[in-house]
Amino acid sequence: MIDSTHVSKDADPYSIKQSWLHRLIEPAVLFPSLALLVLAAIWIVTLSLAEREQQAADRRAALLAVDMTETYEAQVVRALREIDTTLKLVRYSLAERRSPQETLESLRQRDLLPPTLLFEVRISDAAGNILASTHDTPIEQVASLAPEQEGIKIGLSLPQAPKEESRLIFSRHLTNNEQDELGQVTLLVSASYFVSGYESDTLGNHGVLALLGADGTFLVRRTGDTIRTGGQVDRAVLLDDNSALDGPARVSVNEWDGVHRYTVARPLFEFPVTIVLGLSLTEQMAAAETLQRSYYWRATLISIIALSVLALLGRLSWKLRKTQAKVLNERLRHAQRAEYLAFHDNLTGLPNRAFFSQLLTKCMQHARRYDRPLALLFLDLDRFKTINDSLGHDAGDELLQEVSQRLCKSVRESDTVARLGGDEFVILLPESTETNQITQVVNKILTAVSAPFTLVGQEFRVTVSIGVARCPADGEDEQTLMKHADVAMYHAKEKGKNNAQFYSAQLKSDSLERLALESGLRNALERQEFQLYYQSKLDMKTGQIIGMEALLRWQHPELGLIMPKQFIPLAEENGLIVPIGRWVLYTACRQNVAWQKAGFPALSMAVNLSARQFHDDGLLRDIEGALQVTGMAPELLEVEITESMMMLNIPRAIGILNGLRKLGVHIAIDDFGTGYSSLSKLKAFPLDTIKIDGSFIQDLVDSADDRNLTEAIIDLGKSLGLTVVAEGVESAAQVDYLRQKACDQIQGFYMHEPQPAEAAALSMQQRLSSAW
Ligand SMILES: Nc1nc2c(ncn2[C@@H]2O[C@H](COP(=O)(O)O[C@H]3[C@@H](O)[C@H](n4cnc5c(=O)[nH]c(N)nc54)O[C@@H]3COP(=O)(O)O)[C@@H](O)[C@H]2O)c(=O)[nH]1
Repeated sequence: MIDSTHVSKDADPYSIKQSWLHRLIEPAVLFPSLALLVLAAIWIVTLSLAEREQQAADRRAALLAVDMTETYEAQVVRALREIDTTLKLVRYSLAERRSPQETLESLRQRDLLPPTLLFEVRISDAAGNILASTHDTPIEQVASLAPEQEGIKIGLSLPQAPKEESRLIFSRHLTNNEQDELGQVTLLVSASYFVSGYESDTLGNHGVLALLGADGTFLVRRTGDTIRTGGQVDRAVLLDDNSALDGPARVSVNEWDGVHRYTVARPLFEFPVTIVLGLSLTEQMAAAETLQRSYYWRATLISIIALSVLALLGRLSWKLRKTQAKVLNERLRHAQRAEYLAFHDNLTGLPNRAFFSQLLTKCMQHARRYDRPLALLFLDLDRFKTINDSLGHDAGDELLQEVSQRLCKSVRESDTVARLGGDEFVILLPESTETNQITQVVNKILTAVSAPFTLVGQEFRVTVSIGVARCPADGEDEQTLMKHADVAMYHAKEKGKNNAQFYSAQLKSDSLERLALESGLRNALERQEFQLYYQSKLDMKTGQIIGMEALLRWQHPELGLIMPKQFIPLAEENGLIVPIGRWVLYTACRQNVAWQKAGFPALSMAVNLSARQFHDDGLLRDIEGALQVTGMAPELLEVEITESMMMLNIPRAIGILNGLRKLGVHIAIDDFGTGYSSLSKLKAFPLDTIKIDGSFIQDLVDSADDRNLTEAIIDLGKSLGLTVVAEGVESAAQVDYLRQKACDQIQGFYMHEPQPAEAAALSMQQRLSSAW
């Protein structure tokens, strides 16, 4: 098998690529990868949008600061110019030699002074004493200007009283033509006037609008609603950091309050004042940050949705894969099951014929190539069909399962047990090829199988016949070896079953004969090749023939007369025994009636039943039919059955026997003493006769054991009220002994051998005229 996970160095690059692609579309890889990609895309876009937004906001704020500074600068310059113009006007008017008060009054009347509500104009002498004012100003000193100071001077007047506000002081020198100092003209205005243009909408609560004096003192500074005056900053540093003229404003930390602002500091060209404007970084960026946050929220939301969708898709795909895998697994299991069933026997789970055939072929090839012989055992259960018919198919199946287990336990793991079908098994022994090794295995199997079984609550025994063939000695191909093992098995059957036979060339010719018999048997009935021989049964007391036993013969057109032991087992195997047995019944009954009609006394007629016939459902019907058709008296008919037939399924056997009894037919136990049953068991059956097996009678004179057994059977049979018959009687000594033991009837070659009907009639004739 090729390991699909292994890729060799020389692997085809195309297949490597395919393999990777295949792995990539695995849900476990695909969906996490897609999730990562989607997340990465969402967050890259979000972060870049947020970044752009921040940069745009930054640029906007920086430009806005510059724009506003320019506006503010224009306002301040305009205001300062107006103030300076007023100062110059007052100074000019004084030059017309009017008194200071008249001058101011004259200017006010002509509306040439700024509104007194905001502005105060004063004229003072060189010593600083106020000479005139637009307001009712208390007499106070005005700080005199240094003589060297030229142009407008700007200063700060700090409040004298708590409720007073700071004011900015603008002043110019008053001089005569000789440039002597005469005094000064001063204009005072509330410091807040210069920051009244603070727009909260744009400057926010933390912006700054300020005028800075030439010495670095804040003339006025407004942040939100808070207006302050005074306070020193390093003007040079401020100008250096924030004197944006053309470019956008830069963010710096304002040293007076530590706030980060886009700050612009711009010194005025005409006046000793620097205007300062600042926009709070935090406030300017607030909108952008809000937008950024909304981006992040949206990205988070989209990420969650995307992840959920992917997770859902992943789950669906995983489920789909799982379902597909389940379907595939089921198909695989189904295919494996189908393959298993194709090569295994459904009932026992053992390898079947097809499997075994392949295995045997391979093993034989191997055996030939490496010169290692192997052995094949062919097994067939004895009397299985009878068991099946009498106990039912379920019990038969159970028996086969039990047998298969016993077989498996009897061999090594390296051996293979298979069921060919029915009650046929084969065993392959690849390692046991010596005769003694095979014999050991075979004995183990015979012992294991013959141990008692319990089926349908009843204990019984079954045996097996085994044929052994070896490769290469007995066959070099599968069919030959199997055929030869089969031949050997049949030989084992013929040898009395419950044994094993090794294949030999002699067996082959036997088996050919058997094959010929088997095929001939199928047509023997219709070709009327069967014939009944009759053997007499004599009454021990009178020496008269009291009955006949019908014994089947087959007059084969080529092979001549064939004895029942040669073909009855075959007929048992293939079921032909049922129609053959029916023919025997009808023929025997007809003969019995014919003899009576010919003037012979009414003799009993014994007919042998085979196991299969006994358990056949049509038995009673056949017997009844034979009696009716032939007109034979039922009490003259005696059926001979063996112990084993009864012991197989005792309740069923009793049922059949009772049926026979009802018909009025007599029942004899044949070959008694060879089975496993005890005499006491016979009580349960409705019997009439016991026939002591000929093997005990044969050695009666020499064997004390046989004598004891025969005596016991006679005594017990009598005690049960049964007629006791000794069969196989071949000598006068045996007759004498049996007479002594009061055996009821005898049968054997000593009196008569089985003969065709005419010869038997002759024997009867002779016997009738003589007795003991
Ligand atoms: N189901 C059927 N079985 C049948 C039928 N006909 C016969 N058989 C059974 O076949 C077995 C062999 O029978 P057969 O070869 O006919 O042998 C019988 C006798 O010839 C033989 N016998 C009788 N007397 C002697 C003797 O003194 N010595 C000796 N060596 N053999 C003798 O015994 C056979 C009869 O035995 P049994 O039936 O037990 O009375 C045999 O088992 C038959 O049952 C048939 O139609 N159907």
